[in-house]
Amino acid sequence: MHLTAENLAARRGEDLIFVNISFHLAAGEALVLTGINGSGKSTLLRVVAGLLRPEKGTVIFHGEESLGGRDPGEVSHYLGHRNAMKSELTVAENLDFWRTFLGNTGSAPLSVEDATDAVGLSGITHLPFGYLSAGQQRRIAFAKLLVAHRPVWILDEPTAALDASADRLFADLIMTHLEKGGIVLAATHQPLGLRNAQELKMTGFAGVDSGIWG
Ligand SMILES: Nc1ncnc2c1ncn2[C@@H]1O[C@H](COP(=O)(O)OP(=O)(O)OP(=O)(O)O)[C@@H](O)[C@H]1O
Repeated sequence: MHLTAENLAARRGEDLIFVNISFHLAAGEALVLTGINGSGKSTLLRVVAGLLRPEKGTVIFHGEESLGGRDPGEVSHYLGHRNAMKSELTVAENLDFWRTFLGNTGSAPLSVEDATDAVGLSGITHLPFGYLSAGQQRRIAFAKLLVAHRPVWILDEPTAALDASADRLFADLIMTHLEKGGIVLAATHQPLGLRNAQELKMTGFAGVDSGIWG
């Protein structure tokens, strides 16, 4: 299993945000994107997740079973800045929705109860998501990754709004995913404590006229 990006470039509005981004991740490997605000980390993650079309280049996932490449969006969990949960639905209803919507592409996922337990919040699944604190909401958003199996986790600032214990908990869940042969791409301003992660420092792009389209 591997995920390969070649010569990616992306534009937001009129502006090129980055060019010539390439990386290769095999099973069990992580790539951490760092860089100042606005340097293009979220943009790159959205391109890999299939939410934005790249201006140039390709990103392809090869699984163990299939000979051809697949669109990474089909095999990825994407945790963006927003939590993608409905405030008025309960925690259990939100996670049930995602479990059904995402389906399953392999290993057995956790039940809603076990997933909320894994993020330290098993007692509150009956509450509307909107009642939870910011950190609790982020923990439940992370539990979404556990109720349906996806080999690739794409995480944009996963630890924003979290306390130190949740930081460690998320790092442990990410490490477990990697140990089981998963792949992780994460943008972060805080060290996630991942061992052996590759780092890609995004710098933004300041040379639109440098002939990259040749
Ligand atoms: N929809 C959009 N239209 C036009 N420009 C955009 C759009 N979304 C983002 N941008 C611009 O793209 C650039 C990269 O933004 P991006 O969100 O990828 O950065 P980032 O590195 O993730 O930043 P942060 O650390 O603040 O999350 C920024 O200059 C931003 O203003």
